[in-house]
Amino acid sequence: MKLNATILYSCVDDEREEASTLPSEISPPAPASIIVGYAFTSKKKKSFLKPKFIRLARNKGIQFVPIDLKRALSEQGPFNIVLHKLEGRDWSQVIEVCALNFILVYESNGLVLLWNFYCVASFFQSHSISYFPLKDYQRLHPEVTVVDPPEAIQHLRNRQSMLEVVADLKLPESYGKVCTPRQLVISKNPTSVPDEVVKAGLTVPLVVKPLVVDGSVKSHALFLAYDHISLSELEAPMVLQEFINHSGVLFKVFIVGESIKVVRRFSLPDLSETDISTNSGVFGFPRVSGADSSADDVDLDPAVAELPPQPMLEMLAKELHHRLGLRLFNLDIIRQKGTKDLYYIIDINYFPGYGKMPDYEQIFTDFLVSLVQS
Ligand SMILES: Nc1ncnc2c1ncn2[C@@H]1O[C@H](COP(=O)(O)OP(=O)(O)OP(=O)(O)O)[C@@H](O)[C@H]1O
Ligand SMILES: O=P(O)(O)O[C@H]1[C@H](OP(=O)(O)O)[C@@H](OP(=O)(O)O)[C@@H](O)[C@@H](O)[C@@H]1OP(=O)(O)O
Ligand SMILES: [Mg+2]
Ligand SMILES: [Mg+2]
Repeated sequence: MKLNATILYSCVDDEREEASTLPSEISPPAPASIIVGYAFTSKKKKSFLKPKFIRLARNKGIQFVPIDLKRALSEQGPFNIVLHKLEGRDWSQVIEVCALNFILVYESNGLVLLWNFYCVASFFQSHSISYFPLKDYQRLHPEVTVVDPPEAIQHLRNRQSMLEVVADLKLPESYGKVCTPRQLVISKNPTSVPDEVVKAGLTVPLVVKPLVVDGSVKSHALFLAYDHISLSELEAPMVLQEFINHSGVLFKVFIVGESIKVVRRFSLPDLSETDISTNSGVFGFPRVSGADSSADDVDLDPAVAELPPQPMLEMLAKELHHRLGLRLFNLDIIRQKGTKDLYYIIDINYFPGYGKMPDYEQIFTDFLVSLVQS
């Protein structure tokens, strides 16, 4: 047992330190009726757990407590709610901690059984299968609401599966049509890519995106490809997605449970026929639609600025919430240039940068209260 503990606990030290500087822990805590355990990267903690939010939440009896990734989850808490967003590497550390947790829980049942449970966890890990024992924690502690289920989040950690869900939707088109750009997954390294692209009937330019989205900088490193041939320079696994002209404006639709907020961001500019025929090669491009690219207070052509219709977004959010089994995500939506109502979803992010969403403090506080009430 102890041996496992030594192997399993090898995790970020600055996490605890930073957490201890949160305002809720500086001033004497008000009596809290909702304890929210959180496991965040330090980046997420900084952008999400801002002082104003913590104050507002505290006034509603909500207290945020960092989950210590070095200790078994069952030894911590009690929590009413668990929020989590960690990078790939950190997630696997949580997996290991939880594997130990599992062993502890079953201790009284004897060694053979214990060992088996550990083996199951190791097997899943070594085969890169989604095995995230927060699920087991949830089973052992049904009174705790884990937001969101790890296996549901897995869908959004792959740029193919994230959009498949959208492609399967059959929404009424009364307010607009929602689809996804045509795309091709390249799994292996890629001399045959140009042929595959032609065979799949994809037209250039293409946006090239890493297949896996694990929160790392690399998973956000995107390229624009003007020809098929140069694609073999890029590293698989990747997704090749047709570029859609959309007047350089993107809509970020933030979903928090039942609430929806839309913001406008700048995006890649349109590409003309001349751009397409005169350029060749692949070009990396930086994050163009980050929080610092707001287009909310900019003088735009009203036809470009017009937000997607609210009833369409409500249907979409409800359906995706249901199908994905997630409550915290955002959608990147673009409207094809020259159309009034043809929309493409190009990206879905789990637990996005809510810290820049207008009124997130109130919306999130209400969400957390509603979780406990329901
Ligand atoms: N199919 C497309 N057609 C046109 N522009 C696109 C397309 N896909 C992506 N873009 C542009 O590239 C940007 C980044 O793409 P995407 O959102 O897929 O990447 P990401 O790294 O997942 O971003 P995020 O920071 O939102 O997670 C978009 O904001 C948009 O400007
Ligand atoms: O940094 P921002 O506030 O812009 O938030 C970004 C967030 O970073 P964070 O984890 O620090 O919140 C990113 O998370 P990772 O995939 O890298 O884990 C990703 O979700 C982006 O889509 C978010 O941008 P948004 O979609 O909200 O504009
Ligand atoms: Mg995006
Ligand atoms: Mg994304």
